[in-house]
Amino acid sequence: YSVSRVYSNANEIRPREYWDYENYAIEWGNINNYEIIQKIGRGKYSEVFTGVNVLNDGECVIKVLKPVKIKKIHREIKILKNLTGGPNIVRLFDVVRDSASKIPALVFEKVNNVDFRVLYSKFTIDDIKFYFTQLLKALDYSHSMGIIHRDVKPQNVMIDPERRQLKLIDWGLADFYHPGTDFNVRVASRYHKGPELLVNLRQYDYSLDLWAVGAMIAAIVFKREPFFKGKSNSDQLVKIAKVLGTEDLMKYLQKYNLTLSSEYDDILGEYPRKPWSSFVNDGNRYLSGSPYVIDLIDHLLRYDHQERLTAKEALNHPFFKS
Ligand SMILES: CN1CCn2c1nc1c(Br)c(Br)c(Br)c(Br)c12
Ligand code: NA
Repeated sequence: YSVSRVYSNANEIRPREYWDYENYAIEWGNINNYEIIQKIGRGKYSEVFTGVNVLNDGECVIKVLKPVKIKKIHREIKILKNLTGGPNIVRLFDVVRDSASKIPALVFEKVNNVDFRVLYSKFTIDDIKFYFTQLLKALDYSHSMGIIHRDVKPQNVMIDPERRQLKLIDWGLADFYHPGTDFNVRVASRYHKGPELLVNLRQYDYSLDLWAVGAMIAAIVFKREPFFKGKSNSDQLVKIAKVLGTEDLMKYLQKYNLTLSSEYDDILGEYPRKPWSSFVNDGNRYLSGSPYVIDLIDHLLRYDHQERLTAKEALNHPFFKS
């Protein structure tokens, strides 16, 4: 049994309509207020376009949802409405649908995003401090509002380097935290999945998002994108174990009375814990050699989700204070 160290009652202290998204009545806007300009992306659950609001000529991003359970659509919209206005959270402008097809579309503010593969390679240590402060503020706000993002990864962190603006997007996998809930472990994207998802610990919490932050910082600082690159979900845990070691993995399993599924029998050996210093090299030392950054990574990339720094604790880590 596991309960979050922080914000565990964030939903129970709010009115039922805050978290009971299944009974949330969507107020649909007018689809004719928007025109699509061009496609900018496609995901498992949506196609994304730039658009314009014909009433005020304002640019926007239009996320056309692929047919999914109506319950999931209510959840994403309710979460976006609950979080709108929060620091570094993408702003939802409108919810519309095609009257014929009934296909829903979410209309967002537009961010002049630069692809992370280009951006991260040019980051200075000050850029890392600046942008991860913004990301941690978005997560601490979301967690304080009782919501786990569950899909934190570079592709969901929009950064406009001109305006030095960061917005956390894609709340389609996000959910409301209720203590004792057995959540779905088939969430997040493989390279950023926390160990709890891979060992089937279902009573996870907000700390899942902080594993993903640790994996993002490690990838940038050690110049190894992604930091843990598994070929499958089970191989993902093997890749993590080759860094954190199998001794601490066994302790984690024992603490929560978990057993590894048989799929690990042939692929998981015994590995020593690798010191973070072993990832430092001449190419990344200007970043990885910075004071406190390795200590921050070490306190985020922990098997035991209860040991990880919370978003607020991370914001108060010496790395961001130096
Ligand atoms: C696939 N890409 C590229 C840029 N971009 C993508 N998806 C986006 C979503 Br959803 C939002 Br909301 C915003 Br805002 C931006 Br910008 C987005
Ligand atoms: Na989104």
